[in-house]
Amino acid sequence: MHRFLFVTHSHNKLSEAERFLDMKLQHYGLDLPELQSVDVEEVAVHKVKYAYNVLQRPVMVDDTGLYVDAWNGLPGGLVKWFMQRVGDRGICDMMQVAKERTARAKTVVATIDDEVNLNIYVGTMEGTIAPEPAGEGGYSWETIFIPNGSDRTVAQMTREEKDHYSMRRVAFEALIRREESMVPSVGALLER
Ligand SMILES: O=P(O)(O)OP(=O)(O)OP(=O)(O)OC[C@H]1O[C@@H](n2cnc3c(O)ncnc32)[C@H](O)[C@@H]1O
Repeated sequence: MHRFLFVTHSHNKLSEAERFLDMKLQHYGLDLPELQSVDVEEVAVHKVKYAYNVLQRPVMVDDTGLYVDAWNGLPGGLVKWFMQRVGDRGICDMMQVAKERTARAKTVVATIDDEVNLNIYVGTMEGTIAPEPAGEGGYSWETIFIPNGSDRTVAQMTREEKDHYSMRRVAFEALIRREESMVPSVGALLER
């Protein structure tokens, strides 16, 4: 994972990624023209290709969205605009007429390595939209998302609880598995 430059402006993403990968990451706040799409896979692939073209070195990006089933997956990758325009309380108000409250948060981590291979790693967190915002200091939609298995919003959780449910943790664990399967361990090298 050391080989990837993590391209993000988000301190929250960086500190979570470093925790989940258990290492310090090189990072860079490049201004990435973000494709406006519901589909976070599409946005992440667009971002990582752009970052690679500009920086010409192995790069990694994270794109995250919130998918509400009653709205056929909206806002997905457009959640930033929903939060800016209607906010957490506005989303709860709009959900009052919804027949189902189920939703999922999805993180897509995309990498391009030095052989220009592109890979994506997906993590999801299933849950429901809360009847009203709850929790202090939550970031973005964390005040209105209740993960399955909990009765509290992400914003009401301790860091340890949040990490337990985190869609970002699942995505980075998939990256770790892939990297470990590619790099022979020191033990394996000594056996040759
Ligand atoms: O520089 P980049 O990495 O692109 O940072 P960003 O903040 O623009 O990242 P996204 O487009 O992926 O984020 C879309 C929205 O989702 C929010 N978001 C991202 N990760 C989140 C998380 O773990 N919990 C809650 N909200 C999150 C974020 O605040 C944005 O409003």
